[in-house]
Amino acid sequence: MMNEKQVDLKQAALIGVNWIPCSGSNTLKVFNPASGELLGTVPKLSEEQVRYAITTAERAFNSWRKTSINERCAVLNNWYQKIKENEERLASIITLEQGKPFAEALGEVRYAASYVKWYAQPALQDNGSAMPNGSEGESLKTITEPVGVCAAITPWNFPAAMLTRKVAPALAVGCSMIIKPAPETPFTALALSELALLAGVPPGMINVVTGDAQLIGDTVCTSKQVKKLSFTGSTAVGRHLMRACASTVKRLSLELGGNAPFIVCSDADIDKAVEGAMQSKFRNAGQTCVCANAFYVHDSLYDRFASAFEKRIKALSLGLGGDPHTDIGPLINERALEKVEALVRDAREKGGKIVYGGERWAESERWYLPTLITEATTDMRCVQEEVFGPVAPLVRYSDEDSLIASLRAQDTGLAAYFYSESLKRIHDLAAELEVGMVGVNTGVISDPAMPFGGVKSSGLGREGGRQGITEYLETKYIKLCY
Ligand SMILES: NC(=O)c1ccc[n+]([C@@H]2O[C@H](COP(=O)([O-])OP(=O)(O)OC[C@H]3O[C@@H](n4cnc5c(N)ncnc54)[C@H](O)[C@@H]3O)[C@@H](O)[C@H]2O)c1
Ligand SMILES: O=C[C@H](O)CS(=O)(=O)O
Repeated sequence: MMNEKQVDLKQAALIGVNWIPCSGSNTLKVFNPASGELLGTVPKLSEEQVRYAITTAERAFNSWRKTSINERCAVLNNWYQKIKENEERLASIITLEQGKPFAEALGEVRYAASYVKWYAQPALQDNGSAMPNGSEGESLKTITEPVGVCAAITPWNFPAAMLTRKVAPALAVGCSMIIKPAPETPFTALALSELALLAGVPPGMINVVTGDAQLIGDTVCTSKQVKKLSFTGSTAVGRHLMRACASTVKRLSLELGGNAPFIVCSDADIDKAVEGAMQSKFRNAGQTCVCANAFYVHDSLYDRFASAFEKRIKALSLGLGGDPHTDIGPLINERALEKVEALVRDAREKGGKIVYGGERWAESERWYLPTLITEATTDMRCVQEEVFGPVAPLVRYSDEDSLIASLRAQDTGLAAYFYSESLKRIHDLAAELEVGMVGVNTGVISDPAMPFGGVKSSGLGREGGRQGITEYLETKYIKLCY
């Protein structure tokens, strides 16, 4: 892993080919979540500068949209190569500004690159259709056209993957992008965008605007020049942005909060279930939208599962991202730590047994110990709310039908996981769970070739797969009479 001097953090915003430096104190400070040290600053752009970025993106779109699919895919392939060539540097930036272990950061960079590679396939594009048997003298057909100037607002937990998952399909079909990265992790977005320019992405096709989230959000949401917004983040902010986009009736992709149940059925393979539970719960210290949130374990297996799970949790190693033995990094900030503490305190007050963890790490208050709570109940906040931290509440259940009914009543619907060796149960549960994505006998589901997204309050639209590209296309029907 490289240190901040070796990675040369780009401390500027990007509009067109111009890097906008910080000026005076009008800056956002970026901190290393593991040490609290200042990593660098990025500028707080004015509304005028954000509007200039929109106009720059519109100008670039008007020429890029005329390129051929093959030309656009060739540039995306170049970008993919540049990302691969710089993967260690990019992963170092992620670990420095987000805190995840370097091995996980490297995995994220490769996952991010896989979206660029996936959308660099010309055959993936949907180019419309023709009605083969129109009436005499008539031809009916559809064509697809790029939506136009798009905006992307991304979260801190996957600063690389959440960017390429939006930008790659947009560029592939001809759309230009204005990206607002999370204030906690702007340097990853800036580094990826610099590589895009080097790969031949025309200036103005990718712009990175940094600064006040509300100002940038309101500016892009109310701009008629911006035709689509893609947002990944909390449901609360997603709802706000949805309202803000109403006046211009924008296309929307919303990847919002989750609360993924992890169900261990009575016929589950316990060893597989514990392995999947570890993979799903503790990835990025529990700070992913598809982390298993609460565990629902059938009464007959509860004690065996809890004991095996506890053993694995106790073996997790906390430390700095640069240490190859580190499994769990720091949480992103004090607000996140205080939220996790409040949820664990609530569980304790409601009778939960804190079998392991339940407090900050003695070595550093920026880490939260991986925590196992048994005898958890559905009235606890850590079961009802998205924890976004390394806390695993175990709920005991005996009746599957009432469990599924209670889960279907939840507002969220992003991901769900269950372990069973019965084909009938697998078929039935996968159909009954009201979510966008289901993991069966696995705790890891994300794949660039498949549509990622949720239902209900977990969002709108899909990213990745074939569907991810239609989010950036409009369909035009043409009836020709001759
Ligand atoms: N469904 C998914 O794919 C997915 C992925 C990552 C995170 N999330 C969810 O996001 C949450 C954690 O991430 P977070 O704390 O970064 O979320 P957040 O919603 O606070 O921030 C996400 C992004 O929105 C920006 N933002 C915040 N307020 C804004 C406003 N008023 N106008 C414009 N932009 C604004 C932030 O600066 C950031 O860039 C969790 O709920 C998690 O589940 C969902
Ligand atoms: O946190 C949200 C991300 O979308 C999770 S994943 O990296 O796509 O699995």
